[in-house]
Amino acid sequence: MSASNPADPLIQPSGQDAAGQNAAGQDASGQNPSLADSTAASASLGSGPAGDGEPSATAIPPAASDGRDGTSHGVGSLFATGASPRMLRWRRQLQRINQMEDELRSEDDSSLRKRSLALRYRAKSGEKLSALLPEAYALVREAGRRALNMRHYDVQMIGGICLFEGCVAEMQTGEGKTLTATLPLYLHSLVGKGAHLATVNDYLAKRDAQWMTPLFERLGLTVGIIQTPDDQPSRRKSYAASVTYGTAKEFGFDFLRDRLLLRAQNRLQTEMLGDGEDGFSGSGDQPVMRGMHFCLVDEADSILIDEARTPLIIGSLEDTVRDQIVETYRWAAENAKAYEIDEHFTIDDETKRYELTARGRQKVRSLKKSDLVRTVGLVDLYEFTERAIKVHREFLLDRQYVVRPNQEGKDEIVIVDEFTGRLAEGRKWRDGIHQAIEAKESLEISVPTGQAARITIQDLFLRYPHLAGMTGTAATSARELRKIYRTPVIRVPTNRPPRRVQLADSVHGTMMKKFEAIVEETVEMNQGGRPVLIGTRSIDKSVILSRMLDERGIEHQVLNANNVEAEAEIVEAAGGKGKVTVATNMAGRGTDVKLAAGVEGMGGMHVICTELHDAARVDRQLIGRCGRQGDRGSYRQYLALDDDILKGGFGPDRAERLKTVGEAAAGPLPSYAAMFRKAQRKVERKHFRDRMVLLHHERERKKIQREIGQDPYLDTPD
Ligand SMILES: Nc1ncnc2c1ncn2[C@@H]1O[C@H](COP(=O)(O)OP(=O)(O)OP(=O)(O)O)[C@@H](O)[C@H]1O
Repeated sequence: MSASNPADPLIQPSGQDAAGQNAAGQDASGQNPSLADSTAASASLGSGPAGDGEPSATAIPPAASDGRDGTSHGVGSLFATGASPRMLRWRRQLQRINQMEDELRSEDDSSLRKRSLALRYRAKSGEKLSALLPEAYALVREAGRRALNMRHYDVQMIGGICLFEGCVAEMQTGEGKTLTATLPLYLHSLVGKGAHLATVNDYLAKRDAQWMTPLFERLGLTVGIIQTPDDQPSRRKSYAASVTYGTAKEFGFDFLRDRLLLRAQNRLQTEMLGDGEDGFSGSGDQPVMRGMHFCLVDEADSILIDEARTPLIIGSLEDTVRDQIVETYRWAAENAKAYEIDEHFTIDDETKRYELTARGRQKVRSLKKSDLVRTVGLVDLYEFTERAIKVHREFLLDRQYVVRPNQEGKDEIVIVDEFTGRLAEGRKWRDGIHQAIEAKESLEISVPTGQAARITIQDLFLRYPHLAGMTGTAATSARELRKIYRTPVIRVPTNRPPRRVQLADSVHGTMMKKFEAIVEETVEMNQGGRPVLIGTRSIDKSVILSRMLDERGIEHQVLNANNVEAEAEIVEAAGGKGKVTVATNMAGRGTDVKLAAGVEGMGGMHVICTELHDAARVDRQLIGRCGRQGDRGSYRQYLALDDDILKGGFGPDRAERLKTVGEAAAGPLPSYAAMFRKAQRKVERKHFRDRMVLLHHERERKKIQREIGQDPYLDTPD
């Protein structure tokens, strides 16, 4: 039954990593793999489109301990011979960090803080951060030991160094990415421009921040946490902290809101320098961010790749803004008649542009305004007025337009086509002309609800001058990460040899047969007391499985990724004796499953993967819930000939044929196993192409907008 698969990097046999390297850092041919030579690693991961010849992830071979960890799997002999220049540099840095350890241990808390202050001073006066790295990292390690009772392992130090150098560190699930993150966050924060850690949800942001705060505080740093419901002042405070934890989405929205605010304020400033007047009222708001300096992205594959396609959009018009615009149109229309040509405005013969004269502007300022109109910037009021005058003079009822009731009986403007004289139903004038006419005719004003600002996750992170990422499963996306974000992926070895065992795939004809086999295996494991975690692709499937488990009298919990916080707690407890947990693949990601006493001896937790996900890395997230930190554990992939992945990979026709084969099949179908992974790779490649097309279009759009002087984030068409 048990067949460990050496092609899977998650189940590196002891003393050997996924690249097939042994503990001495030598590959099977007896040569020493250097960091730059990673083809073996990528091949073993089966990542990247086949045949592109590009290395995927760079693997650091595991090696002996640094002596303090009490493990035999540190990085001591990692760099033994023939290492690349980068590795040699890292070795020197690690040695210098380690050399400082005894000295720092002997110092009291206040001298640690003094050292930290001195580092900050040096960083601010322009000293290179790379020169400060050894002392900074040694300090963080010592602070971690004192404040959290966790001393960064050597592999975590290496992870921290590669993060500082702008890489994506691939650290297996459970290897302590949260603690590793403190290293580059601390170092980058020293220059005083902030250091951000982006996670996938509010819960993780808060949990990780609170967990690491005592460490940062020992070194005199402050920690800010951004949560979705936070108001502007508390966000500003969080960004003012030395280190800020939040979700990628919140960082994106804050960037957009700040940008909108800054644009509005630029206008206001111009006006103040000109002829500031009563009627002018700035909101006095300040941006919440202090700029974007360094961002460390947790679960980098998920945020930088899966979510990269999602644009973050701020709807332009909140209710008050809408009301304000509507009132300003009306105010301008009511007053349009009062302006005299030449005295208050001029018309450019060529461009037909209306422009207010100094007296015209004076008039705008002196006119009576409601409170709402008073809060509109002066430049905007001038524009509204110029447009209203133009409409008043040039757009005539029953000539350029008619007013007719629409289907709902409400009067609306219908344009008369100037060439044919016919009504051009559904067409609208642009640039506010249509609304100005509606105001003139006292109709309902159709203020567009369009987006005020948008940014994609991709754009957001590309704006950070220093970007790094951490993940348990980046290798399959290494090529994409490097291509888009210029972040090389470095695989960091585990602190202890992984002992997760992959059991042979189990292939069935239909979903129901598959589920029956899953329930059977769960019952078997459950009788032995081993905890079982079952991951499904969708909520409805977890419901079916849950019902089947009920029928067999198996007590279990079902999680559907509805309440992240509650679920994290349940997943954390999923390592209890005899526990059975059914979850969608995404539930509980990033949650540490602690094994109850005695479970390790039974073989640890068993994970059942009920179906392949569109992206292999999501499957690996689930698998990574077991066998953490060198614990024992096992997992098995279940497959059926009516699985969705076959349709996605091979198209509906072939999927249908396979389904028919499956329905006719009597028993398990092991010979079909490889086909499923092939289908998954096809789906992954399709998504990859889609993302590249999106990236291309976004780039083109931004280029064009910049050429015509627009802000690509704010002046985006709906
Ligand atoms: N240096 C250390 N010393 C002691 N314990 C550690 C150390 N590093 C990590 N741990 C422990 O390892 C466990 C896993 O840590 P963490 O949750 O940060 O892992 P992770 O890599 O983020 O996992 P995932 O990929 O699942 O999110 C935690 O319980 C943590 O306390």
